Amino acid sequence: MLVAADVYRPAAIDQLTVLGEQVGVPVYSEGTTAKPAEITKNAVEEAKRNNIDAIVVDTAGRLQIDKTMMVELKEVKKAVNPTEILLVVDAMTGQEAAALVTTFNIEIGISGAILTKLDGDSRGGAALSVKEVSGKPIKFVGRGERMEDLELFYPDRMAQRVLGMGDVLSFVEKAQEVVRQEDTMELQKKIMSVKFDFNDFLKQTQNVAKMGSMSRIIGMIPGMNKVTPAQIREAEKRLAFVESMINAMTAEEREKPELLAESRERRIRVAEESDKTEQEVSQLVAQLFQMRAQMKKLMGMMQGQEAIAGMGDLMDSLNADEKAPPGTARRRRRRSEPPRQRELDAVGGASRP
Ligand SMILES: Nc1nc2c(ncn2[C@@H]2O[C@H](COP(=O)(O)OP(=O)(O)OP(=O)(O)O)[C@@H](O)[C@H]2O)c(=O)[nH]1
Repeated sequence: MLVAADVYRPAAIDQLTVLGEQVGVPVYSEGTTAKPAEITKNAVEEAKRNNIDAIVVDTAGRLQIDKTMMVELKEVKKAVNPTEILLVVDAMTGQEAAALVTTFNIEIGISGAILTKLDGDSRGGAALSVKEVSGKPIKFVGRGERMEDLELFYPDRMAQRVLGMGDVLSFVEKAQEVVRQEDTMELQKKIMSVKFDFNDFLKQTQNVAKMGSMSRIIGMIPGMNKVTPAQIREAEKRLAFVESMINAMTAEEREKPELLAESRERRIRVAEESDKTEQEVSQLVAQLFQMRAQMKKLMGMMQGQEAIAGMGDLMDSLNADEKAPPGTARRRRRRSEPPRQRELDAVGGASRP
């Protein structure tokens, strides 16, 4: 149960109520007139009545120099004797975060900290000094504004991130959370039999989207910590771009990409239905076969450079476009558009398992 004990900012209670609804957890509130220690004590009773065994009390933000507010915290602590007392500090304050944790620990006696806005702090160096300076551990970190952006804190992973190695383990964990084990097995089987189709491609793309903002994922990849918001928006747009084309395919076409590789009519239909150009659809189909080939290679199954059945027509179409004479509509269209192949390559890279 969540307990609204920030009585100074009415919006804080509304905010907590919305959050409770979002995560399916009841919220206890007595409005803004009662004292936080009283609210908290009553909340514990209410929780017991309802067989709820954990409560989280949200108190107001405060400055450590505000004596009255610090006394209020001591009263809350005395009233309910909490298992954990966590101070929420903003990573953007840099080394100040460590000083704050120290002061609150001396004044109140806390069990740890939650370091938020690590997504805004380029490297999160402050995280390393909190434990060193205050003796208190960071228990959770916030890397964004959504629920799934609040994570358990692992010091060794943070150290790697600070050293620029990327948080590979967190990346793998996130991937495991969203990709069901059965899906992974199924995918492995498909790769083994070189049957990776557009349904798998779409699932991969959607899994990447589910993992939260692209920035977080890119930040977890070694050597790719600095990504601008514009680049993130661009990457998300590319995902939607690919999805719209796959959505325009029939179930049969998704399962048998060869159908699209063999038939220009089908590619034109998909292009029209998804409001893309024929060239863009051809590139997507070519990319799927490239991914199949790469996967095959990865699995150590490459058996020579055999041609992929049905690719002839597709390659002709891609080549014809390259060779279209100057001044034709095709060439004009190509010149005015961004280089899609590079974009599609990037999406493919992000959605590979
Ligand atoms: N980017 C980013 N934004 C965050 C993070 N954590 C919180 N925020 C945002 O920061 C703003 C303030 O967060 P609140 O949870 O309202 O802050 P608070 O600690 O309750 O504030 P007080 O208790 O009133 O001091 C909100 O817009 C949050 O969405 C984070 O880790 N990253």
